Amino acid sequence: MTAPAPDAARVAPAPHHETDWRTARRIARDTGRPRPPVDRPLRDALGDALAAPLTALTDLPAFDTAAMDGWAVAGPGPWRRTETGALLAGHGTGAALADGEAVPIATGAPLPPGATGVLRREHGETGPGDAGPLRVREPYPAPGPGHEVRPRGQECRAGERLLERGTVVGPPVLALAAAAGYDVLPVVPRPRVDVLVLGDELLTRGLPDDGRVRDALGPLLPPWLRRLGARAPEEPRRIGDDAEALRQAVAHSTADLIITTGGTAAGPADFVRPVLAGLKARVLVDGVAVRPGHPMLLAVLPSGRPLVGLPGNPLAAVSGVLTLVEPLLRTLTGRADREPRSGALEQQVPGHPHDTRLVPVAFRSGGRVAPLRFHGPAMLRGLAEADAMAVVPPGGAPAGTEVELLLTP
Ligand SMILES: Nc1nc2c(c(=O)[nH]1)N[C@H]1C(S)=C(S)[C@@H](COP(=O)(O)OP(=O)(O)OC[C@H]3O[C@@H](n4cnc5c(N)ncnc54)[C@H](O)[C@@H]3O)O[C@H]1N2
Ligand code: MOO
Repeated sequence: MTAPAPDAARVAPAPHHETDWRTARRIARDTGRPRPPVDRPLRDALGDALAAPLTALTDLPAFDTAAMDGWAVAGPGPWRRTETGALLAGHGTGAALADGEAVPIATGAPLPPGATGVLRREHGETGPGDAGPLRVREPYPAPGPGHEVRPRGQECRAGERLLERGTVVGPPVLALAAAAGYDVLPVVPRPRVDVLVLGDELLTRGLPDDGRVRDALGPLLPPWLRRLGARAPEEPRRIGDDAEALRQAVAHSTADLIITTGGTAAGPADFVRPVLAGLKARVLVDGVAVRPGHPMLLAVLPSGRPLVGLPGNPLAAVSGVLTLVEPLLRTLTGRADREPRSGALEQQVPGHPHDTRLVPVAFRSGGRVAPLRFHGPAMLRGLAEADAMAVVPPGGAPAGTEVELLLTP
C-alpha cells in the first residue's frame, strides 16, 4: 500500500473517534487497579503511596519533655539543687523532685516526676562559685507551670490519624512515621511499566543523519514515569517498525502497564491499532480532542493489562503522558489526587476550534504563567524550559485567564 498524498492526508477524516480531553482523563483514572498492599521497611518505602491511613502508634511527645537545656524545677524559686546528676535525653526519667528542688536537665530529657517547669540555663544563676541556690536571673520571668515543657501528646495522641491513604512517602513522611513508632509501612507496590519505542528512524547516539533522528522519548519517559511512582526500565525496548515484534512484545509483557511510542497515526508503518485489534484489545480511548497528541489511545488487553499508545511526535507524546498515563498511574500507584493547580496567562493564547490545547508555560511572579515559544508537536525547546503545561480550552484564552496547569518534571 502506498502512503496517501500529503493533500489527501490533510483533508482525510481521522481514523479514530476522538474522546473529549477531560473525559479521556477520567476514563484513564478509572482504568486498572492497584496491586494488593504490602508492608515495607521504612527505608524501602520512599516514593510509594500509603495503602492505609497513618495513625500514631504512640502519643507524641511520648512523655513530658524539657524543651530547653537548663533546670527542671518544682514550684516557685529559689530552688535547692539536688545531689543527683544532670538528666540527659535517652537516660530514663530522673528521681522525683520535691517542692523547691531543681535538677539540671537537657533538651529532650523526660521531665522528672514533681517538676512543674524548666528554667533555661541562660535565665538562671547559682550565686558566687556556683555554690548558692538557683534563682531566676533578672529580668527573666519565673518559670510557671509547664514553662519550656513539651507536654506528652502535644502533637498527637496514640490512634490519631496523621496522614491519609494515598499520601506519597517522601522524606518527611518517613520521619513522621519513624517518630510515630513505625518500622514498616503498608504501601501500594509500584506498578511496573514496559516502554516500547517504535520507529526505524530512531538513533540512540550521535547526530541526525540520512533521514534518521535521535530518539527523544527513550531518555524522557523512564525518569518521568518514575516520578509518577512507577518502576520503569533504564532503557526502553526498541521495536523498530516491525508489527510482529510489537505484537510479540505486547502479548508477552508481564508489566502492569505497557506504553508504546509512535505508530499511532495513519501512515503505512502505523500499526499500533492493527496490532491491538489482532490481540483483541478493548480500546477505551481512540484518539483525544487535544492538541498536540490527538492520535493517542488507551486500550485494555484481554489479560486486563492497560496499554497507552503515545504519538511519536515528542510534545504529542508528552500530551499523552499528561492526559492518559498520569491519571492511569495515579490509580495503579494508589496515589491520592492532587489539588488542581492554576495560573493566570500573561498573554493571550490562541485556541483550536474544537480541541483542548496543552501549551508549555513558565511560572512568573504573582501567580502568572508565560506561554513559551517552540510548542509545535515535534518540538522540545518549549517543554525543556517549562514548569507546566497550561490547559487552554477550545477557542483559546485571553490574557489574564486563569488556566489549569499540569506540572512537568
Ligand atoms: N494522515 C495523518 N497523518 C498524521 C496524523 C493524522 O491524523 N493523519 N496525525 C499527525 C499527528 S497529530 C501526529 S502527533 C503524528 C503521530 O504519529 P505517530 O504516532 O504515528 O508517530 P510516527 O509516525 O511514528 O512519528 C511521528 C514523528 O515523530 C517522530 N518520532 C517518533 N518517535 C520518536 C522518538 N522516540 N523520538 C523522537 N522523535 C520521534 C518521527 O520521526 C516522526 O517525525 O502523526 C501525524 N500524522
Ligand atoms: O499530536 Mo500531533 O500534531 O497533534 O503532534
